Amino acid sequence: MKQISAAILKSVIQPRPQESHKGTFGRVLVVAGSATYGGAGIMSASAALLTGAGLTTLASDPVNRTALHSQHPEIMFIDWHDDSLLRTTLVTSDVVVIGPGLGVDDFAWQLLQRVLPQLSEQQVVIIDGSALTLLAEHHEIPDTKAQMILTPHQEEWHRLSQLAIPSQSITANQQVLQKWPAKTILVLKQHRTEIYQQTDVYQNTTGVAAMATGGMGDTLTGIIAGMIAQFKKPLPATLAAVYLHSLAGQELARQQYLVLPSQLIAMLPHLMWQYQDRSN
Ligand SMILES: NC(=O)C1=CN([C@@H]2O[C@H](COP(=O)(O)OP(=O)(O)OC[C@H]3O[C@@H](n4cnc5c(N)ncnc54)[C@H](OP(=O)(O)O)[C@@H]3O)[C@@H](O)[C@H]2O)[C@@H](O)CC1
Ligand SMILES: Nc1ncnc2c1ncn2[C@@H]1O[C@H](COP(=O)(O)OP(=O)(O)O)[C@@H](O)[C@H]1O
Ligand SMILES: [Mg+2]
Repeated sequence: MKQISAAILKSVIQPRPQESHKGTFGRVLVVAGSATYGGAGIMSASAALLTGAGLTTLASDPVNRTALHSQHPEIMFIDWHDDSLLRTTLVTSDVVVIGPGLGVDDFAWQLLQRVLPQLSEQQVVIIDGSALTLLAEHHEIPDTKAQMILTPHQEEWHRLSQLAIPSQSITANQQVLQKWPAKTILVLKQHRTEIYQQTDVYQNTTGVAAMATGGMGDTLTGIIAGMIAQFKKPLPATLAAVYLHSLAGQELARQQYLVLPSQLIAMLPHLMWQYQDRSN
């Protein structure tokens, strides 16, 4: 198991080319946030925005529109009942997040089944939260051509893999992942999060208990999406995102007893500036 260090940030986070425009930095679509869990969609989309994605859209329950725009008017909003607008936005996105606060009702399952098959090989989809629980309930490996990144916490991985938490060893996790398409990345979240792809296994070295508060994983999905939208290569971008997320939490916890996801999100542009590659 390889340990992730701050070097991953320097190798992934490049200075922005001056000859550029918003399209240069990628399009992220977040499909998340039911009427009950609206905050999850807002946190994920806000994290993608502040990680630097060029264009970010949230597809969510319409009750969440005003709350989103009161925080971040930069983020576009789609009512997720609008099939045709959702389809148009899906095909033009580089990275799609689906699942934070999606809920597990019939509508959520149908939405998941509509979205995943529409994605192409050039796209990356980050599957989190309720979407993982739904896949586990329906015993399905998704029908999608997109590269998948799964971001379960240990109980979500239990549901999906049938491995009880004490049985989630490296070998057992790798065996389960073999049933998924070869490029699939597993981000198994915990105090020291583990990242798997085929025979590679990495372990995060940052993160503190002050981060153990609702919405912290929803936030991570947006950071991963923003990193991939800009820096492309999914595995290094995911490793950098996991490290950056926990580093931000750790930095804030130097002077705070607990860390809110919204505070962590606000800190991202500063940390990315600080840790970017300055060799050129
Ligand atoms: N503001 C919002 O909108 C928010 C919206 N959210 C959205 O809500 C949806 C449900 O997500 P969820 O994670 O809250 O609930 P669920 O899937 O039932 O799992 C919890 C169970 O797993 C267990 N558990 C074991 N190990 C664990 C571990 N390492 N980390 C975490 N849990 C662990 C845990 O054990 P226990 O607490 O009992 O010890 C408990 O039994 C999802 O879509 C999410 O995106 C949330 O993000 C909150 C903020
Ligand atoms: N004690 C801890 N130490 C380090 N990181 C933690 C700790 N508790 C939670 N985290 C991090 O917070 C996130 C929690 O994700 P998740 O349980 O999906 O949250 P939510 O669904 O509420 O957004 C993960 O990235 C996890 O690594
Ligand atoms: Mg979660």
